[in-house]
Amino acid sequence: MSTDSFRLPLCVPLNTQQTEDGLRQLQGWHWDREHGSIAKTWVFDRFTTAAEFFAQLAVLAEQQDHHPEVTSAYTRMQVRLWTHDVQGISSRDFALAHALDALVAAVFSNRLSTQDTP
Ligand SMILES: C[C@H](O)[C@H](O)[C@H]1CNC2=NC(N)=NC(=O)C2=N1
Repeated sequence: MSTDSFRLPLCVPLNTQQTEDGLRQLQGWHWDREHGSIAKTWVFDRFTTAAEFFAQLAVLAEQQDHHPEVTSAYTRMQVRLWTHDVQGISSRDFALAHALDALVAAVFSNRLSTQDTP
């Protein structure tokens, strides 16, 4: 049997309508059309909290075998999601976006910055 079938992407790129619908189910995420990603920024109370968030994000990313681009600047963490395998945004990006929001709600909600906005 050919091994090629195992390399077929498990998902397809979402179209404009599907991406906009997906974003409506989320809060604080936006579509960066130029970059071709969905993105969200969190600002935490301390640098060490942001670092802890990154560590837990890494666990989720590994579980989902889906890896974001993360930009860290002191207490600010920007997460960008897109699917390299399909060169677009897919359901895998939305699955991880929901998981990250759930993580922040469950673990970090009282350690977000009250001084700063994303
Ligand atoms: C083989 C492995 O499953 C793929 O390379 C995964 C890994 N992590 C990934 N992460 C992201 N963001 N997009 C992908 O297409 C992707 N593909």
